[in-house]
Amino acid sequence: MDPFRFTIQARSGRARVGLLTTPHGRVETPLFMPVGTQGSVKGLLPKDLKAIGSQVLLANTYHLLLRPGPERVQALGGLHRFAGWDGPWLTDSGGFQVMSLGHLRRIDEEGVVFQSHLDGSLIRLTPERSIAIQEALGADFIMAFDECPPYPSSPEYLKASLERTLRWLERSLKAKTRPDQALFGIAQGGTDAGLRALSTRETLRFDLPGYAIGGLAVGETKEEMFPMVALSTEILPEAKPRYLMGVGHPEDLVAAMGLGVDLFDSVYPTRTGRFGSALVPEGRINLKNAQYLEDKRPLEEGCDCYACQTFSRAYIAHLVRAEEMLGGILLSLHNLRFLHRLTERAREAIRQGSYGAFAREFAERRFGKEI
Ligand SMILES: CNc1nc2c(CC[C@H]3O[C@H](OC)[C@H](OC)[C@@H](OC)[C@@H]3OC)c3nc(N)[nH]c(=O)c3cc2[nH]1
Repeated sequence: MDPFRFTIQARSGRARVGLLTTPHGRVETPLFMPVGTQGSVKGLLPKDLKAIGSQVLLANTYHLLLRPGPERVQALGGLHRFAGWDGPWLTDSGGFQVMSLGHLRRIDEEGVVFQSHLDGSLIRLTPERSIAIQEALGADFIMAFDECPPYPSSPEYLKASLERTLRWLERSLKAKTRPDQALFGIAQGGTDAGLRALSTRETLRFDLPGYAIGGLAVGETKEEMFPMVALSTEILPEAKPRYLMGVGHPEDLVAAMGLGVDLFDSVYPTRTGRFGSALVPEGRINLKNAQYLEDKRPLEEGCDCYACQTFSRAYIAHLVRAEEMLGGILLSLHNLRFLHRLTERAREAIRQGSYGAFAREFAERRFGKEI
């Protein structure tokens, strides 16, 4: 039986609730995936991630390749055992990170050659090697090796790049050996509607358990990004999960869920937490701001997370100013819980057939008044 079944449980407009089975349990979509770049969601214990409703964690092929190395992770039982998370994992293919982190030396038909951002050593990544690394790491969801073109790119570059990404997808699929891992293809095409449609249609020629919308959230405006999301979900098959890579602002999740996106990842909630900010329905509050030093209220009234149930804004503002680790930990915990509650409420609204009302209420609180 297919280890990765996806069934639609409810619909409301283009939004849908899905049930995605994996070898490490069933997850409900739409869902937000916390990023654990080096095999850990910074500052948070796996048991606390479970408690706040995290379902799928992300790890980074590029980072884990450099340190500790996929062979070590494999020898230690793979990501689930190594990092103490027995729910599903997703790993990216490493292409994007090379563009954004490594010192890219060359990109050609074979793959990419880059300098490690750690010690400057030269490393080559090809579709075959990316899949081998992801198989050693043992994630449940693995990504095809692709190129996420820089923004902006010329139409000529976008077209050549998406065509190479399609050839790399074929090579990624051929290199895959584990039936207990789901390989997602990644559509590209930048913000050019014709090329986005072309890449998405060509990616669909490969019958895969899910498809990612790539090449977005790389600096383009929302006005450029969302038409590409809408175009993509019009073309992508209803029956397969859609993963919008790198998108994590609450309002962007609400808009994209309304357009039929099922899976999201972003460093935003944990990174902004480490920098001292809390996500709230009105937007974001920065606890470094002196106004919070006497504020007895929780980060967010009504939030059920440990940070909101136990501490005041004043205490967390103190921790942030004192550069106490606990400040970033509590804010990361709250921010992830905030996104998980958002997707929980979204799933409930979809089941009630009232996603439109949910999105309107969200927008009124988010944009209705100044904080
Ligand atoms: C932000 N906008 C954003 N992120 C895109 C990521 C990377 C997601 C990646 O983004 C961080 O890596 C840098 C995360 O680590 C910090 C990774 O989590 C492990 C996450 O992997 C799924 C893309 N990855 C691929 N392979 N292809 C893409 O087209 C693409 C587009 C993105 N846009």
